[in-house]
Amino acid sequence: MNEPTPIRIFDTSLRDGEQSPGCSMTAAQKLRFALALAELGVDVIEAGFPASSEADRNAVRSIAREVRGSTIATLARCHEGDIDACASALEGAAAPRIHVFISTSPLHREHKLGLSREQVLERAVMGVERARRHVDDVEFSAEDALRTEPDFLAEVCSAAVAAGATTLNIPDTVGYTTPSEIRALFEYLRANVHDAEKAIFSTHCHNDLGLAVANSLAAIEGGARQVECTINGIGERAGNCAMEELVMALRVRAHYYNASTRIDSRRLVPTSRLLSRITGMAVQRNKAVVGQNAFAHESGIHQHGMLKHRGTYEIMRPEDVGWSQSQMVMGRHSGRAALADRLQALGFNLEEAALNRVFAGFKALAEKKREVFDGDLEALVLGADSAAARGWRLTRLHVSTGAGEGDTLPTASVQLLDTDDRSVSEAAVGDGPVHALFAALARATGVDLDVESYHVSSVTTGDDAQGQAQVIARVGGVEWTGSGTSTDILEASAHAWLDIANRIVRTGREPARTPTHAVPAAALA
Ligand SMILES: CC(=O)SCCNC(=O)CCNC(=O)[C@H](O)C(C)(C)COP(=O)(O)OP(=O)(O)OC[C@H]1O[C@@H](n2cnc3c(N)ncnc32)[C@H](O)[C@@H]1OP(=O)(O)O
Ligand SMILES: CC(C)C(=O)C(=O)O
Repeated sequence: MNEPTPIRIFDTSLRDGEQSPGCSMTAAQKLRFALALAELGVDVIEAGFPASSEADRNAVRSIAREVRGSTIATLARCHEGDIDACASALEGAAAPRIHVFISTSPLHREHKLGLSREQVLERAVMGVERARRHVDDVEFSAEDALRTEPDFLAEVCSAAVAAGATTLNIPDTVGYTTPSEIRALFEYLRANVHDAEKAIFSTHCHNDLGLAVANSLAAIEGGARQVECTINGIGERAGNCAMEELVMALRVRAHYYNASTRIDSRRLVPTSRLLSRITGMAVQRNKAVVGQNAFAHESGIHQHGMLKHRGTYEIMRPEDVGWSQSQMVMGRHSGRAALADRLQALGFNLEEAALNRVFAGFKALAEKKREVFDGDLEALVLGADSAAARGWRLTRLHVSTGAGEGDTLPTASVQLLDTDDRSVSEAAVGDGPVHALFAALARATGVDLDVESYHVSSVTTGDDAQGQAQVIARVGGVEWTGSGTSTDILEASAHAWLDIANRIVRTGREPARTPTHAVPAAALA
């Protein structure tokens, strides 16, 4: 195979992505995300549209000054003021790019701009020339290119190259094209744009028909060497081409595309999460690569296959995109192989007859619960009523918190009963109320948990909604998930923490330190 063709990744999460309703970011958030994009290995970061607001100009300014390792681009209409605003905001950038655009399609020319073909062409040339007065790296975009007459598109692109454009972007602004059509258009433009070799061809696809990634890949086949995309596929309307999907398609199907990017794929999930946290826009569970279900398996036949060879149901390794591992979800569709494997990880090696008994109980429980957690499995094995299955129980909880000088330090005190009904009380301070609570529980039980993630969600509605807390901790290479439910989220959090601690103690994964304050409950009465 020849050397792979390098594909430039142009991320526009901070410009087109920010145009998604509800995705506006502050200047500080944009800078934080730009730094993450540079670390991810993005070639070009489109930082904003400086003419749109003072806030965006400030955001672009700080990104231009502080982010290194990626080209920083900004967008402008073919309008003197917009272009000059880009130049001023980009001052201090090590590698600045001005990106100018104008619509070329008949629909946009007539109804949006009220301009003839000749006038659009003149404006395009003016825009590129003015941008070139400021910087050497100028990108020209023909908005709504996929609904433009191909001969006129080639004419505008030729004029843009002659005026000094170094990148020619061919956007499918309304997500209208199909893979075979866009591939043919890129082939046509490469053959018909004058001095085409002086510029890099770029693709920018929207997802109105769910084809943005497929169309971007087809554009690469047609000769595009830059792909404009966003993390999580955010962007106008149905969004843009999702970077994580495109990058992994090129990686997984390397033999087919023979193309490579500079993206450090292990940073895809952390970057996706950072964007969700900043924008408050959650990623759908079944989203490819970065969705919670992307490497989760619930059905027995798949789990059985995965246990034999992960390649049976996974085309890429979760570790390669930033997940810690695949997830076997125990639910209504799971079979004996997955159950036996999970029980073994929890420290139970069951004979066939015992496994069959637990399996029957598991299936009955899974009919009632969407997901069967480790604690449920242990209760099935040990017998829900046995003291060993119950473990530590929370009897009292008090948490107080405050912030700043003069305020109370976040402090928690807890009282627990152990399996012999002896009472243990402990208190601790922490960085916040949950941290203090977990520290008090660790003292009381003698179990140190390395909490990897903590999440609270509402499971019912109304003022008295039940909150469900989920804690994920890793001990001895095994990931443990604990959950707890209560109308009080701190109590739910304590139950979730104890859910894991009890299981660790029961399975002897980590010897618990003997808590020092244990006294028989009767003595307190
Ligand atoms: C496909 C895309 O994603 S394009 C980028 C979309 N991004 C944005 O719109 C960024 C945010 N936009 C804004 O803040 C505002 O729209 C501004 C500041 C840019 C302009 O605001 P206003 O001056 O009030 O104009 P308004 O938004 O109402 O209309 C757009 C104007 O730009 C003109 N225009 C649109 N595209 C272009 C272009 N590429 N080149 C030159 N003029 C253009 C329109 O014809 C219209 O002109 P008119 O005011 O003379 O009728
Ligand atoms: C300005 C261009 C690149 C754009 O965002 C589009 O056409 O969708």
